[in-house]
Amino acid sequence: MLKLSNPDLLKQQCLIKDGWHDSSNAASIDVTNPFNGKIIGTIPSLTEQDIKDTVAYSHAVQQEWAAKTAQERADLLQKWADLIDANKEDLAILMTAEQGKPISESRGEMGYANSFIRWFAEEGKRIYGDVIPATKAQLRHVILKQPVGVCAAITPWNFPAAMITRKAAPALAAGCTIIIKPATETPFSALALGVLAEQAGIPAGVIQVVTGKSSVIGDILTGDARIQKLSFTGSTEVGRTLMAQCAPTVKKLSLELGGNAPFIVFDDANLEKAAEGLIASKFRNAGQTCVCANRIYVQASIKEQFLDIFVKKVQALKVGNGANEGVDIGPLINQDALEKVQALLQDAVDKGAKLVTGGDKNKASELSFNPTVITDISLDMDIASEEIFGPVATIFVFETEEEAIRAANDTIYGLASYFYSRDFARAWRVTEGLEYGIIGHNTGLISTEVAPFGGVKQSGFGREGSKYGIEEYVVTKYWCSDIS
Ligand SMILES: NC(=O)C1=CN([C@@H]2O[C@H](COP(=O)(O)OP(=O)(O)OC[C@H]3O[C@@H](n4cnc5c(N)ncnc54)[C@H](O)[C@@H]3O)[C@@H](O)[C@H]2O)C=CC1
Ligand SMILES: O=C(O)[C@H](O)CS(=O)(=O)O
Repeated sequence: MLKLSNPDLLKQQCLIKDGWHDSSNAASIDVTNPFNGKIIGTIPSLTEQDIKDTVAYSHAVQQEWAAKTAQERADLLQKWADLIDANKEDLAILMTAEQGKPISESRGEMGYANSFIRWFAEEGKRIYGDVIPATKAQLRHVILKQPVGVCAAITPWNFPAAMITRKAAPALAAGCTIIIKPATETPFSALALGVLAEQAGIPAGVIQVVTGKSSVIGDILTGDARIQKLSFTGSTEVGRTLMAQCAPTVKKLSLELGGNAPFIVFDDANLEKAAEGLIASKFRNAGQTCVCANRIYVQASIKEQFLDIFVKKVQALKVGNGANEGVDIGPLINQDALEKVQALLQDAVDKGAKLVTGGDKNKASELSFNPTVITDISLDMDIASEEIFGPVATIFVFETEEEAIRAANDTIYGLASYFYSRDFARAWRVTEGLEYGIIGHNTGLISTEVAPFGGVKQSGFGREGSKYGIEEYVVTKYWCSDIS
């Protein structure tokens, strides 16, 4: 059993309708710790009717929530954030238990997750409209921003808290209600956030957290006309499915999908900094993030020098139980994830790639994998074009700046990209040339609540965080009035 200071945070029911409930048919799903395979607890497998009831409840309370002032909503959001801060260590322990990431990363994610709540508590007070100069003496043109209404969010397992608050915070701040479906692998972080939202005084029905069969829940949340908005973070494959399912009811959509980030090291880079940045980007969450460096391009003239620095840092990383202080890399989320990484590596080696370090499981646990570096990558290898979602650094070599930009853009994805160079004319050329929503220049860590997070091409659309993020949860109304 998990040792929590506040055991009430491990909730094995769903936050639906007026409070906490099991599935109406008592069906449940086990949730396991990916490091040791032990069952942490169970969650309800809600029935179709249970889910339909949550939609009705969300719809019934939304207008009352929207009628509160922005300050009243902000005060409740700030109380929620205060409670999250007060329970941060328990929430980190819970996250590491269900997701596997190192406890240091879980603590970091709780701070990151909470930053969205505090940010949007304030942004909700700045949802301004316009008064447009009259086109005729008797006409007045006024622009109002109003909440979009009832929202749904479907989130992935790799950031079990931040992906929840990055959607719930702007939704609530704008006056919307939200139904959240967390990943079945990592539901407890979302449910614990629900416990604290309830304690903060956020009224029943404003936030609901549902668990169960993904496709069953998805069918209802995408098909019900009372839901005006869906925000999804996850794979491009599932994003396409949900987008199609939302078409009949023409929902407003935000899609934060898969990535295939290039990481370019030019010959004028600070190689020590570039290696540090690559470690941070590539091995965060055991490489299971959509913004991880996925293809590493090193300019030919500095390849050997850079690899010497980088490989030494990779070999110093500690693989183990994320619950232990000092561990850098926890387990992969499940057996499928492990087998995908192994298959990509085997295909690459079979086609001529050179394994420099790692490439095998770590004895720490069944799902632990050693940080890996492979070189001599060719475009016929699956690893050259697929999102790895594991602790594997694939090294490509390039000669010219034009070649690097062309190669970096040769993908259906367009979420995050990175390059290291101290030449600022080059920085302008590369930044303008890369087809991505996010550019990291001389840094491997780009995520913050103050900047817009999102992609282009088949990494999706919409922006989360920043002053832009609130726009995903409002509609713009034009009032034309003849005052004669
Ligand atoms: N662009 C971004 O910000 C992010 C993208 N991702 C991408 O997500 C993938 C890894 O996360 P996963 O959780 O494995 O992705 P996934 O796409 O399989 O699942 C994401 C969520 O969708 C749900 N889901 C799956 N099929 C569904 C269906 N038919 N109807 C309704 N819901 C469904 C899952 O239960 C989960 O809650 C990677 O491709 C990664 O790049 C993950 C996090 C952030
Ligand atoms: O799920 C992810 O990969 C996150 O969106 C990346 S980040 O925002 O935590 O950097």
